[in-house]
Parts: sequence; C-alpha cells; structure tokens
Amino acid sequence: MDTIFALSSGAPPSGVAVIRLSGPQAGAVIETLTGGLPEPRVASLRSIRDRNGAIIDRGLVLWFPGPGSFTGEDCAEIHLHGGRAVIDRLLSVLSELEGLRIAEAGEFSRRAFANGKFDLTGAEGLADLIGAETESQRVLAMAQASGALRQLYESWQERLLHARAMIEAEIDFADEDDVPGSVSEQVWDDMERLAAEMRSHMAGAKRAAAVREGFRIVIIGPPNAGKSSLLNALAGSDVAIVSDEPGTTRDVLETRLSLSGQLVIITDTAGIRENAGAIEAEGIRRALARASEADLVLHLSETGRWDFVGDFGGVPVWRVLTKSDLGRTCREDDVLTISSKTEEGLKPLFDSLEKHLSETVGRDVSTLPTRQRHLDNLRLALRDIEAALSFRGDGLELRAESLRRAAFSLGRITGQHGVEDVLGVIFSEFCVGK
Ligand SMILES: Nc1nc2c(c(=O)[nH]1)N(C=O)[C@@H](CNc1ccc(C(=O)N[C@@H](CCC(=O)O)C(=O)O)cc1)CN2
Ligand SMILES: Nc1nc2c(ncn2[C@@H]2O[C@H](COP(=O)(O)OP(=O)(O)OP(=O)(O)O)[C@@H](O)[C@H]2O)c(=O)[nH]1
Ligand SMILES: [Mg+2]
Repeated sequence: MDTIFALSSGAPPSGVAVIRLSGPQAGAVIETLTGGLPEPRVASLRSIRDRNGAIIDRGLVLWFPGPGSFTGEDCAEIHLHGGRAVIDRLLSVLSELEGLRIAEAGEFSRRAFANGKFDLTGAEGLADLIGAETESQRVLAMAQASGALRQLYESWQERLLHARAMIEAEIDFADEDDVPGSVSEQVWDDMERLAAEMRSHMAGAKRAAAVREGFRIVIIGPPNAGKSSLLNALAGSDVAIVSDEPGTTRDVLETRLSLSGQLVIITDTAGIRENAGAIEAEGIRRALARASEADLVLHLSETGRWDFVGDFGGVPVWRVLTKSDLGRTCREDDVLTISSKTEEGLKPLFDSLEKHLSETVGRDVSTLPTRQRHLDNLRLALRDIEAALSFRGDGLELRAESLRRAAFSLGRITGQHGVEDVLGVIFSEFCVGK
C-alpha cells in the first residue's frame, strides 16, 4: 500500500498550509523530517528538515496512528507557512521518499470508506460539505456526512430483515410450538408503512435538488417589461444590460444569490413577442425552455396585461406589474407590483420569495435523497416491496425473496451489500430448538 500525501488546505498562498499523509510510511516520514514522532493527536512545534538537514520551515506536526485516524491508516499532518515555495519544497522532498506518492482526488476519503470509517452516503455528504456555498447546503451535507441517510436506510434494512425472518420462521418452523402460526401476517402492515415512508422520502428529491443545485427562478415577459432591471435589482449589481430598446436581452443570463441561506438561481431571458427576427426568436425559444424547467416563473408586464403566457408544465407563475413609479396600477390581487427604479415593492417580493422557499424547500432539510443513485435504488427497493405486498396469500418464499432484493438495493446505497444472518434474527426472537 502506497503512502499518499497532498496539500489539504486551499490554494496558496495562505496563512497556514496543511499537508496530510496517510499510509504505512506516515510515521517514518515524520521521524525522517522532524527527528521523531510527537505524542499522538497533539500538535507539536518542530523544525521540518530536508535530507541534508536544511530547515524547510518550522511548523506544527500531528501524528494520528491507525486505526483511530480519519482514514483508518497511520496518518500525519504537517502545518507549515502557506507560501508557494515552502509548500513546493516540502511536496518535492516528500515525493522523493520511497513508497510515497501524491494522492489522487478523494483518495483519503476512499481509504476511509474502505476502512469502514463511513458509508457511501457519508462520503457523499463530505463531498457536499466541502462544496457547500449556502447555509441550507451546509445543513443538508452535514446531516448526510454525520450518517443521517445511513441510519435511515439501515433502519429500513433492519425492518426488511425482520420481516423476512418472520416469514422464514413461518415457512421453516410452522409446525413447532415455539413459533406462533401465521406470524408473517404481522409483517405486512409494517411493510405497507415502510413503502409509504419510502414514497414520501423519495418525494423529497426535488427539495434536495433545490438545495444542492439551487432554486431556479426564471423571469419572462414582453420586451422592455423591465426583466433585466429586476434581475439587476435582485442581484444588487448591474449583471444585465438595460436599455429602452425593446429586444435588448437576447440570450439567457443567470445570477446566483443566497436568499435566507438557500441558493437561488435567477435567470433573465429575451423579451417574448411575435414576429421576432431569427436571433431574437432563438432567444425566445430558450426563454420558454428555461421557464418550463424552472421552480418558479416571474411573468413581468408593464401594461397590466399578461399575454403570451404558457402553462409551463405545472411550474408556478407569479404575475408582476413593473414600473409602478409610472403610476399604472392593477386591481387584481394576485399581482405583485414593483419598481426596480424606486425599489418600491422589492421588499414584499423578497418576502414572498422567502416564504415560498420555506414552504416548498422547507426548513428541515436533514434527510433527503441527494443523488440519482439513491433514487434509482430506492425505486428498485420500493418496487420489490410492492411486489411482495401484492403476492397476497400464496408464495411466501417469493415474497420473502422480493424483500431480500429490496434490502439488497438499500445496501447498495450505503455501499455494504452485507450478507444478512436471517437465522440469527429468528433465534433472537423465538426460542426455536430450546
Ligand atoms: N487538521 C485537520 N482538521 C480537520 C480534519 C483533518 O483531517 N485535519 N478533518 C478531516 O476531514 C475534519 C475533522 N474530521 C476528522 C474526522 C475523524 C478524525 C479521526 O481521527 N477519527 C478517528 C478518531 C476519532 C476520535 O478521536 O473520536 C476515528 O474515526 O477513528 C479526524 C478528523 C475537519 N478538520
Ligand atoms: N420608470 C421605470 N423604468 C424602468 C423600470 N424598470 C425598467 N425600466 C426601464 O425600462 C426599460 C427596459 O428595461 P429592461 O430592464 O432592459 O427591460 P427588459 O424586459 O429586460 O427588456 P428586453 O431585454 O428588451 O426584453 C429601460 O429603459 C429601463 O430603464 C422601473 O421600475 N421604472
Ligand atoms: Mg432584458
């Protein structure tokens, strides 16, 4: 097994740089560079020297003997000054040592997973935590990194295992007095409940996507309605070109912002009108396509007429009357009235957006399926549970087999296909053979 090393802190220069090592040589490397091993898990100030004894830097050294380390292997860290030349010198000294090589992306975490430090969903959570840009992304990632999904899926696996144990008991030991007859009937109620829980968990995928990839708001409306002006007002900077010439915006333009800790992606689009030229028509086509993929459409109008509305496949559409400073009003009560010029109505718009976000994405974003592979396997598992439920009456072996497959699919999400000990569960629940 190679000993791997990498710069674990951010791009230099930085105040301090952390170089991390993992593998069988980690301890020997620290001895070579610093003249000995410090007390485990305690930061110690040392001179770090190259092979000729020349000091590279003075820094903090940490020694984490395996298996009680992040990767489960012997690990060490060297905290140096974060200058480019300091880091480069240490990295080149390390790469010249026997058995050492620079780590591949994610390799520390891969080794930690291989050593059972966390499951696959935990590894995904760590990746999300490092990528998190908003508070809600952090909360979701932190929960997943801490094992929220693992616990959920493992609790479902246990219920499936128990159900199978009950069924196996009925099949194998029905004639013995210790096992009540038709005990498996009790499990189908729980399997119905489990299927319902799985369906509702899977329905959270859209919320997870809104948290991880951003809640998508698309601004549409006729030319000159003030779409780009609103984008700029929401972004707080001149992202889009604004002019009194209709047809100014021809392409889609995105800006990302954080609204109550939630990533929101706002898209400005080309003004929608009939008889547009070829370039504008393509812009309009893109505008409508974006709107149909949105989580929310803001349909702007300066006249109080909202023509050209499509139904964007169930995407909610809010009507917004613009340029309120010009004096036009609208009687309809489900219309928001704004002026990007005087900023009138922008605060209520923000408030409505925040309220909508908390209602649709929600505040509790701790346990959501965050990956397509979660959904794919959940779908397979649910299909098998539904199949087991629908066999009704006959075919106990078949029904048990469907539940086994469902548990297997869940095990693929956490990355442990585990061979379950069905008999062990039976013996722990009944006194068979006593
Ligand atoms: N300097 C430094 N800071 C860091 C990390 C690191 O590796 N180095 N981390 C890196 O991600 C995070 C902390 N995560 C860590 C997770 C587990 C262990 C660890 O040694 N686990 C052992 C023992 C745990 C214990 O003592 O309770 C284990 O799991 O067996 C270390 C760091 C964030 N901050
Ligand atoms: N008085 C007033 N003028 C506004 C307001 N919002 C935008 N305008 C003006 O309306 C004109 C069109 O604004 P844009 O934001 O470029 O409109 P648009 O909908 O993006 O237009 P296209 O990109 O051409 O489709 C510009 O001259 C803006 O200055 C407003 O709230 N009040
Ligand atoms: Mg525009």
